[in-house]
Amino acid sequence: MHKTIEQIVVATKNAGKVAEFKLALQNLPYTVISLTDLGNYPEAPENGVTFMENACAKAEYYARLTGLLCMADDSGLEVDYLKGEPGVYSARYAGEYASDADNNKKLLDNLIGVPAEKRTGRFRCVLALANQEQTLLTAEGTVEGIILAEARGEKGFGYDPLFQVPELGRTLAEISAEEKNSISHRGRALSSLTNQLAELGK
Ligand SMILES: O=c1nc[nH]c2c1ncn2[C@H]1C[C@H](O)[C@@H](COP(=O)(O)OP(=O)(O)OP(=O)(O)O)O1
Ligand SMILES: [Mg+2]
Repeated sequence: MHKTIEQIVVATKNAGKVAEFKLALQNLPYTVISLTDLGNYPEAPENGVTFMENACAKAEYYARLTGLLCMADDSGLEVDYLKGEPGVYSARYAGEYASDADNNKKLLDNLIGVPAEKRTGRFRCVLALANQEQTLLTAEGTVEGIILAEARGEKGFGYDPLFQVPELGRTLAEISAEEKNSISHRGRALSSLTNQLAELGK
């Protein structure tokens, strides 16, 4: 990768992720395009058993389809009491076409009666940047938290209303997108990736 990067496609079907990426990247010297800006591409297969496998597979899949440099995100929630579930299956926890509400309900049901101190977990995010040939860079980020017994807050997406950040005493759905980016798994992975890009540009 010798050429300076000018344009990055945020290769995700998730509008919540797109909003966070666009916000985090807005002051950086890259033009950011989302997949939906480019057309109606079919969803990438996600057959991997790790976030890393899925992130690389999604980035390469969309880079080949679009012919452009693509950044993909594979992420999810690992709950200690549930031995790391839902993990890479977070989006499909309550079934293949499950909504965020369905997944949140299943998570709450599986934690009924579990005391707060045992409701620990983390969000994990792996980002992959790929061109048509291969994955060029990857980055990871995590944020630790507690799974509440009731949803709180209207912002964000996915499991955010159930995920409390102990240092803040608030869920990820009760803070602004800027604040979420400054502490979240995705925000951390993204700053690692953009630092790597800046290093390459030197
Ligand atoms: O910040 C987050 N706040 C709340 N929930 C989150 C977050 N980050 C990931 N999650 C949950 C949502 C979904 O249930 C799964 C990601 O699944 P994942 O396959 O990576 O994304 P997706 O299918 O929604 O979109 P796409 O694959 O097109 O990027 O983890
Ligand atoms: Mg997905």
